[in-house]
Amino acid sequence: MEVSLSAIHKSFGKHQVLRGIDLKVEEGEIVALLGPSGCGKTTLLRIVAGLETPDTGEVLVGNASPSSKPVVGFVFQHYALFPHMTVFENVAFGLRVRKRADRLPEPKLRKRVEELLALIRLEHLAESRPTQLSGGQRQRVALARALAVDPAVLLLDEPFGALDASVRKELRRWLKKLHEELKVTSILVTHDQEEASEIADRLAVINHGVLEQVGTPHEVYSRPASPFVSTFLGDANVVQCEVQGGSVRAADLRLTLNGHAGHAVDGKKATVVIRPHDLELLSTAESAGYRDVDDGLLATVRRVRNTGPLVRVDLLTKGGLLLEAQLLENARLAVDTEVSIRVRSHRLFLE
Ligand SMILES: Nc1ncnc2c1ncn2[C@@H]1O[C@H](COP(=O)(O)OP(=O)(O)OP(=O)(O)O)[C@@H](O)[C@H]1O
Repeated sequence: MEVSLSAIHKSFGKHQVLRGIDLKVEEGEIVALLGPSGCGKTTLLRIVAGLETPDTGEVLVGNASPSSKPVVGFVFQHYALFPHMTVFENVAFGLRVRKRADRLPEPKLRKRVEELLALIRLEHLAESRPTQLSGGQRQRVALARALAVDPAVLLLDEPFGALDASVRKELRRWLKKLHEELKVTSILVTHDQEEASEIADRLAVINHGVLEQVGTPHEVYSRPASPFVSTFLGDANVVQCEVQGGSVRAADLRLTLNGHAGHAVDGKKATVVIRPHDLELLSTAESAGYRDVDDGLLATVRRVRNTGPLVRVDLLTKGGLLLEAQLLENARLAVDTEVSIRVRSHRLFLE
């Protein structure tokens, strides 16, 4: 079922937590709510679950509001499994507490639970207690329990947040595959952009209760709608500039304005965002031919860090700007070398 949120506002006391959220999650889609701690992700998820009511705005799950109790599966960060029950009984729980008229007969219920345990590849642990499982296994059981009742929507609140990095990586690939198989409409809350990009069809980036951008991970990364989105997804150099004579300038950085930005008046403030891999470094000899190019900048190498396949280079331009470049291989750059920087691509946000 699809989920449709329109103009959702929510405050706790004087604190405005959600400020006019519009979002549609299509049938079978998985959307990640992504944003820094405290931006309102969990509150929005709880509103979809019907655990919280918005002050204004409308929530629809299919054609119904959460108050009419469409079936929603919820997985929390901390495995809320019942410690005194076996894995099998934990997964069966939602099926056993159904109204008598809706309850499956015991053989069918057992078959359903066995199917779910096979789906999460934990058939062999059916009779174990949650305390005998690893954190990752417990979260898989929590997911099977949420799926047992055939939810219209699956809500996942930082489901892997309490696990260590390698288990998280493994589980997010597993969740992505599982979602491709089951196609349950899902909303995932996370503050980890790598996790969101790997699992979700689309990202909904929230900052201070406002939805800043919704799009595929590629769209959001390559065409960020705001400086906040640029810096939240991936590394970025952010430079505060001013428009002057058809260019934006900050210290010795000068970038020509194109398109309708070309009409911006002098003195207008702008933010320029440059991905570190969009900075090209040339030796000063190589750059001789580029000297009169608009975006050529002279800089000194301040620091070189090898981080796996990437080399991160801190640069200080002649005009005093600090920039980071990322190169795929070490171009034998030594500290204090003078280089010329070319800006291959940038995003401009006029105020
Ligand atoms: N029941 C509540 N009463 C008062 N304030 C609340 C309540 N629930 C949430 N808040 C506040 O609302 C803000 C948003 O909280 P929320 O849990 O939605 O953020 P979040 O983006 O999920 O953050 P995190 O990633 O840290 O979980 C926070 O400042 C939080 O303190």
